Amino acid sequence: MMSIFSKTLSTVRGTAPRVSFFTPLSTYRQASSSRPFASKNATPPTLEHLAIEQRGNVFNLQLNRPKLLNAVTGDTWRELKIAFDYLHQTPACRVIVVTGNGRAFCAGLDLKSGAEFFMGVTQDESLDIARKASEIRAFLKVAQGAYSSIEACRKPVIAAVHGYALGAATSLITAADIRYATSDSILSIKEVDIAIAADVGVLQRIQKLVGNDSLTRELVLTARNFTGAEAKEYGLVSRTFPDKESLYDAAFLLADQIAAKSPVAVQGSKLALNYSRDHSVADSLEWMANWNISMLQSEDLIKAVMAASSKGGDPPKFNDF
Ligand SMILES: CC/C=C\C=C\CC(=O)SCCNC(=O)CCNC(=O)[C@H](O)C(C)(C)COP(=O)(O)OP(=O)(O)OC[C@H]1O[C@@H](n2cnc3c(N)ncnc32)[C@H](O)[C@@H]1OP(=O)(O)O
Repeated sequence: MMSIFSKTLSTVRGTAPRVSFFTPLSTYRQASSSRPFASKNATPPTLEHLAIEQRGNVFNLQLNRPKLLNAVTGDTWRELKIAFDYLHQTPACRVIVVTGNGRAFCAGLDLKSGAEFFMGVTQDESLDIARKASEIRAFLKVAQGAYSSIEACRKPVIAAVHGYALGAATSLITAADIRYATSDSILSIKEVDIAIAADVGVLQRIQKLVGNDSLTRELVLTARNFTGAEAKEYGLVSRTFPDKESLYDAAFLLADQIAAKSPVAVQGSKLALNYSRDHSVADSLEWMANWNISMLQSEDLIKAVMAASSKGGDPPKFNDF
């Protein structure tokens, strides 16, 4: 029987239909919509490990394997990329809140399916070392790509952590824009405990998020648990809450506040922060000028300036973007 991981890999590595880089002209002529690339025409994805719920302009993406504390498999990662790519191009979606269904945010890698995958590859006598390595690399790139799609998504992503956020879950939240947690939640950069140098994003992102290198190294090298309260002191989460209910109230209130702002300004700001984090000030200013030569011509600017200059009027309402 094929494991979940093998299924993911076979999809990634060749059983998926080949897509030509150049679509024949006849396809455009036969397209049912005259605007086949309009993002509002995107079809919602069918998901098994995740659930997406729309609340106005805020979308709740739930990790949804509660019986296994939302432990992640290759399929979860594949679905995360599909979900974030879809939300990225859905105009009605202005902010995403990521939560975990049940009593934990996420218990990290699904150890059973992870072990099945690695044993399956490493013990496959038909594969030489190069081919085993290639298969493991393909798997890692799927996992990394899932979290990179959170960062690449132009809609702000808020992670709301309760219960556990271990290993692969800590990597997930470091790709989010804003992190809230319950004070008693248990986090861990757990990979060293299962003899892995973490490879799906936490080591690459965490030092861009928090300035305490000594504590980062302590947490990575010992893999010890730390609470939401300690995560706040560390700087990994910005606010903590006594329980899941108050956490969710605050996360969705924050999401609503951001969703009411100009989506042109909000999404441009996220992309600019990401770009500036990884480039020089000079390059980032150049990027910003190029971005805003079009975005400053948006109707949002006129609406916002008019609202700001008319005292006591209604707050501006912006169209989806
Ligand atoms: C290439 C690799 C890429 C990424 C690698 C990432 C590495 C990591 O993510 S490291 C972290 C891995 N996770 C763990 O080590 C956590 C394992 N789980 C636990 O230690 C405990 O479950 C707990 C989180 C401390 C919670 O304990 P408890 O409250 O007692 O609940 P349980 O009864 O143990 O769990 C309920 C249910 O969920 C199943 N489960 C929990 N975690 C996982 C998991 N990580 N993988 C698979 N299944 C998990 C657990 O087996 C129970 O299922 P039952 O069917 O009821 O037995």
